[in-house]
Amino acid sequence: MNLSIVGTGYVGLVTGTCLAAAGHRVACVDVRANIVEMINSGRPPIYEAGLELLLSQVIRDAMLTATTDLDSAVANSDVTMLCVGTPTVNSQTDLSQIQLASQSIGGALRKKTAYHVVVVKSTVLPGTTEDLVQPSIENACQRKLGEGWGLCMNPEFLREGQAVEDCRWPDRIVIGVSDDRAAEVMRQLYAGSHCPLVVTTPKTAEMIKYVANSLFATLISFSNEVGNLCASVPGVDAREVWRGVHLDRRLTPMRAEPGKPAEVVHYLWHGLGFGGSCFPKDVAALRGFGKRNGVATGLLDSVLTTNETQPLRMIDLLEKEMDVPNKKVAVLGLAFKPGTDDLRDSPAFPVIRALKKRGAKVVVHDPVAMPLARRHDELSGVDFASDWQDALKEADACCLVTSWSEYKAITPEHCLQFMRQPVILDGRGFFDPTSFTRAGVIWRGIGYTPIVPLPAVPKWD
Ligand SMILES: NC(=O)c1ccc[n+]([C@@H]2O[C@H](COP(=O)([O-])OP(=O)(O)OC[C@H]3O[C@@H](n4cnc5c(N)ncnc54)[C@H](O)[C@@H]3O)[C@@H](O)[C@H]2O)c1
Ligand SMILES: O=c1ccn([C@@H]2O[C@H](COP(=O)(O)OP(=O)(O)O[C@H]3O[C@H](CO)[C@@H](O)[C@H](O)[C@H]3O)[C@@H](O)[C@H]2O)c(=O)[nH]1
Repeated sequence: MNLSIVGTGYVGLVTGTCLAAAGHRVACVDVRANIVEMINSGRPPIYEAGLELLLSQVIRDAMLTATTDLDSAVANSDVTMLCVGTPTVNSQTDLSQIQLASQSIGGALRKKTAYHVVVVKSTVLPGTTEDLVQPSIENACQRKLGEGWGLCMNPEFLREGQAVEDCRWPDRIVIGVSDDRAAEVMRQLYAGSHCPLVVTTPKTAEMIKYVANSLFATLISFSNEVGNLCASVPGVDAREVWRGVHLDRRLTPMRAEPGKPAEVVHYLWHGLGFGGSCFPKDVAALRGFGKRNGVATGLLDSVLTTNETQPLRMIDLLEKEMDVPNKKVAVLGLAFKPGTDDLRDSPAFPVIRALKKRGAKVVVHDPVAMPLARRHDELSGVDFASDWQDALKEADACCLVTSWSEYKAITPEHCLQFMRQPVILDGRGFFDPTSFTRAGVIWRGIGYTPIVPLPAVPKWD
């Protein structure tokens, strides 16, 4: 099938690349000429694990091209996917990118006679596809929905850092369709997928996306509240508590083969709270939607409040150890999670803001997000380290914010060797508290307060 993708950011580029790898011919459209140029040369403008290799393959095989020419991309395709941004501003979704892009797609459809399906992949509140996208296209193309074109709402569930895998192996595909003809085209598009296809109305598809994100955000805030409770009881490690809870078969389906251990769900761990471009904005948008519809959303309010205060727990831990003014504090990890360079709503920012406000000298490091970080307004006045060793040098404390696997190389010995004061604030339950504490490092974590002094190591000989 020939596809055009409008908006070539995290979702558009990954979706376009994976669909091209699945055998579709894809034209990626963006208003930013610089990223179009990068894509055409096989270089992704974003960091996403596994994307560069797949993109270079589909570019080499001429299955994907990028362009700023939306008209010709729409004219030469059967399906157009709308993947532009939908930021939340003051609990309201800013739909300006959706509106503009819909008008442009409608304008292109005006000159087209062959049947075409427009697919909304961006996350939009219930009603947006039918009340905004549809009339915008109808006005621009001068044809009603069903007169040579169909509409579909097809939410995206990929996670950054695992986006290529999620896109190629989704758990389910949800399509909210305007009519049977559009549904048939979508079935053909996803014919190679081996997962359940949920066919529903556009409004229900829109709601499914917000409910999925809000459910996970709610569970993470709950996990963080539990982590905070565990930390108030020295010796109780929230990681162990969660393992004990997760093994319930309602959360972790047991393996069929007897005798094989269950794989514990690898989600819902406590830490610095959720960040990224989706959970904070989507929960806030659903809460705003509820308020406008006169529906109380007390639970969602609490989810956001817990999330806002969670990064500051790291500062509380630090202040218990030292007077912060003029201390050098290393912040390891800036991306909102490992595997991506995305800095949007990263918990690193409230931590850094609070450190700067208290007069700390902040030095930051991230394995992939440094180029974006250097241009970030909030990071003016901080020092950028070349690697984690450089960040730890002469530091009075180190805040572990993002659980990049390369930070696993940090040992207690490194802390003792490089730091002025070996104080580790672990925001992700990342390091082993026992080995760090035994070696003489002051380890403080969210979700766990070690019993100090530690019990003696048992001797076996
Ligand atoms: N990032 C994620 O992990 C993720 C996952 C699932 C769903 N979503 C949703 O998908 C949507 C896109 O998210 P994103 O993170 O990819 O956004 P993004 O900001 O990374 O990308 C949006 C792109 O659209 C381009 N654009 C804007 N207006 C355009 C126009 N008129 N014509 C052509 N291009 C245009 C921008 O230049 C930008 O490159 C949002 O609604 C988001 O909520 C995001
Ligand atoms: O147990 C957990 C899991 C995640 N997080 C945090 O939650 C945030 C989001 O993580 P994750 O869900 O892995 O990444 P996203 O890329 O934001 O993906 C979410 O948002 C996307 C955009 O809507 C959806 O498509 C995905 O299904 C949804 O998981 C990150 O800050 C994580 O550190 C936790 O604190 N604890």
